[in-house]
Amino acid sequence: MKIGIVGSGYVGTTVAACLADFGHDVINVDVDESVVRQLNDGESPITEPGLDGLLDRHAGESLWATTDYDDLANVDVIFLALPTPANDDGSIDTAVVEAGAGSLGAVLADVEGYPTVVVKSTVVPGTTEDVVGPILERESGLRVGTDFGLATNPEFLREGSAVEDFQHPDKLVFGTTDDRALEALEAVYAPLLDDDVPVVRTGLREAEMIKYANNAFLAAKISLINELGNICKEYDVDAYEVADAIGLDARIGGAFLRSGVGWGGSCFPKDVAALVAAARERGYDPELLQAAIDVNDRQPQRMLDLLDRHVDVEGERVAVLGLAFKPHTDDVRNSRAIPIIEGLLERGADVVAYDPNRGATEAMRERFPEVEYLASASPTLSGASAALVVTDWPEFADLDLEFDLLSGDVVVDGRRIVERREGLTYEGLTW
Ligand SMILES: NC(=O)c1ccc[n+]([C@@H]2O[C@H](COP(=O)([O-])OP(=O)(O)OC[C@H]3O[C@@H](n4cnc5c(N)ncnc54)[C@H](O)[C@@H]3O)[C@@H](O)[C@H]2O)c1
Ligand SMILES: O=c1ccn([C@@H]2O[C@H](COP(=O)(O)OP(=O)(O)O[C@H]3O[C@H](CO)[C@@H](O)[C@H](O)[C@H]3O)[C@@H](O)[C@H]2O)c(=O)[nH]1
Repeated sequence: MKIGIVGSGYVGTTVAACLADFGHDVINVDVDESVVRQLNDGESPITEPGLDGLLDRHAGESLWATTDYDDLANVDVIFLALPTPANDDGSIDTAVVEAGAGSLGAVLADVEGYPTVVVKSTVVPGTTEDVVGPILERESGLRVGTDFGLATNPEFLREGSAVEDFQHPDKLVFGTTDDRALEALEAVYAPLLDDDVPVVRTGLREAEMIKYANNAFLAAKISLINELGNICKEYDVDAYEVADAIGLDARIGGAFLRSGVGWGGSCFPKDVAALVAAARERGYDPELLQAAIDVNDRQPQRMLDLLDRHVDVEGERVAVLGLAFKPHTDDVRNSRAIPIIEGLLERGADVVAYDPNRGATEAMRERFPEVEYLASASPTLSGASAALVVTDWPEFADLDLEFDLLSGDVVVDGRRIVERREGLTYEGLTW
């Protein structure tokens, strides 16, 4: 099949490379010329394990990129993988999706056959039908269901394991209103359907809601284990032993029970806030989801409080290990390192930081130029009165004697990754 992908960020690039690997011809449209140039040179614009290999194999062959929407004229299916950031009140800002739909609509009439437009972005129920569809119709002069198909196919990949997640998903969700659009999605994902991946065939609004429900459930699950963990800490109980035990109950499940400094990233914070805003807009107050956000917002503060119990950091050098919102990514959007660094700077600390990913480091340097960024853990720890571990990069699990370089001995671990040992004043966030 010939597939167009509009937007080449974390989702668009991964989906493009993986669909090319399925054997499709893929063309990626992005407004950012440097992203397009990188893709055409076979380089990934983002850090994602496995992506370089796929781009190496397919870029310039079955995968190429352009800034020109007119190049979509020959495709069968077009995915919109555009950002849906949060407004100040938490609701989603659909401006970029609307702009992309407008540009796509202008070329849609030139596409032969019955093209299917698929919304891949995370959007609140009704957006595909009430916002994207009408823009496409207005700009193209065509009719949904008669001249072109409209679908929603939310994406569940996680950053840091995006390629693996896309290639081996727990499920596929196809939201459609007509059979031809559904058939188009089935053809796109044929290799996964052959592998018996469960497929949820549903309506547009249901598909949109499934995505929010999925993220809200996972985020709330982490907030619940964080709340339980905070109680555990008060009673000197190890929350990880408790989590392992409750995870054995099949109704609970062991995944996403790692308590600590909380959830960050480009999705959970934005999507839970969007669902809360969407509910309130209809007059429903989602108290539990708001509580999940509140618990999450408090975890970095708890981490700083634990530090305060041991050191007055004013004028002291303090080491932050981990800047990306999770390991194996360069993404710092809503990273827990942000409120941690803010808190340290407010206390007058001299902050030094290290992340194994250079992209994450550079993004943080832009945000916090007053922080000193070092190239490895040892010089970061050296001479610091305390260390705060914010991201669970595997290399932090190997740190041991490096902590002896601290001028003090305090380690506050927000991710349960450092080995507790003699000679360290070790504080786990929930253990
Ligand atoms: N990041 C994730 O892990 C993830 C996972 C599942 C779903 N989602 C959802 O997918 C959507 C995309 O997220 P993302 O993280 O990939 O975004 P992103 O910010 O990484 O990438 C968006 C890309 O779109 C490009 N763009 C902006 N305006 C454009 C336009 N008018 N035409 C063409 N390209 C344009 C940007 O240059 C950028 O490269 C969001 O709705 C997000 O919630 C994200
Ligand atoms: O037990 C856990 C698991 C995760 N986290 C944190 O939760 C955040 C999100 O992690 P993760 O879900 O692994 O990464 P994301 O890339 O944000 O993926 C989430 O958001 C994506 C965008 O919507 C969805 O597609 C994915 O299914 C969903 O897992 C990170 O800060 C993690 O440190 C914890 O604190 N404890």
